[in-house]
Amino acid sequence: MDQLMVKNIVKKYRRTTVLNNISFNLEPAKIYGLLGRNGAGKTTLLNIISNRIFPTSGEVRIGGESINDNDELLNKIFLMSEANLYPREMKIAQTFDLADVAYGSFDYDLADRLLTAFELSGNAKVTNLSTGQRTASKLIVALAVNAEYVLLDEPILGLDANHRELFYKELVKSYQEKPRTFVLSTHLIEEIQQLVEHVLILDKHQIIINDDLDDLLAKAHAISGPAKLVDDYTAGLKVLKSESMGNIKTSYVFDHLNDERPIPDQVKLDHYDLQHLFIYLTDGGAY
Ligand SMILES: Nc1ncnc2c1ncn2[C@@H]1O[C@H](COP(=O)(O)OP(=O)(O)OP(=O)(O)O)[C@@H](O)[C@H]1O
Repeated sequence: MDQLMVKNIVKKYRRTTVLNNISFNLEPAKIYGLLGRNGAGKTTLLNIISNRIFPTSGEVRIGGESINDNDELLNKIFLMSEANLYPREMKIAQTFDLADVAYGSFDYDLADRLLTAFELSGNAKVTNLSTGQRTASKLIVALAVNAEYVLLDEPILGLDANHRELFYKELVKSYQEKPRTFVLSTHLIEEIQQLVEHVLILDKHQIIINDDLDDLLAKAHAISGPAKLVDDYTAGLKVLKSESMGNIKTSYVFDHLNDERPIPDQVKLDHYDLQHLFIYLTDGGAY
């Protein structure tokens, strides 16, 4: 499997720049989280990677070759999105056949098992499904399709908690059985923290974070205690946000701690999670 390279992508709508010179790579067999606030450009980016829309400039490559007009390469990329691309009368089972025709080797056994697990019938028409059921039917295609890069735009839209758990479990199982690259773009950050290995954050038209989750979390420290001691301890470190209650201050650091600096007894050290890191990084441009 080859690496997918997003190179210098710019997307403008008239005079508005939505993506401003975006570059990153997607490695084979990795699960990515693509995060960004409403309107950050996630859907636009995923549409460009899957060739549904064209960038103003820049290109997407696999193994060094542009995907533009290259059916062989485009067949390695599947996008599950909110957009309903199927004709009105289409049944769920027929969407499986479409994926089989387009990508080959559709995993019908897995799809059948997932239909039962999500309590759906292959004979149901896609247009008659509820929001959550429609998402589930699309997820089944996304997990059973034969593609090396599976892009999931809002994959849990409308799914109830039970079906979200089911999806997470099945995603991991499917990934373990057949490692390939998944990109999950979602606002449910707490829930996908357990799944993703690598995080991309889009903010202000650019990628501001492109790191392994473990490396990010290793830098996310909440330091609290008497204000003066906290300030002394965090001096020189990157502090994304601080909160004070009376004389007690908490500073949210995004940095490696200086091991040589002793931690005063009254100062408490904690970690904070990906959702909070995302909020602090994208709230007012502290980064
Ligand atoms: N066809 C279009 N014409 C003009 N502007 C557009 C078009 N499509 C998207 N935009 C704008 O581009 C920006 C990014 O939209 P996009 O849908 O990619 O964001 P997103 O990160 O997926 O947002 P959300 O999390 O709310 O779904 C928005 O400001 C949107 O209004």
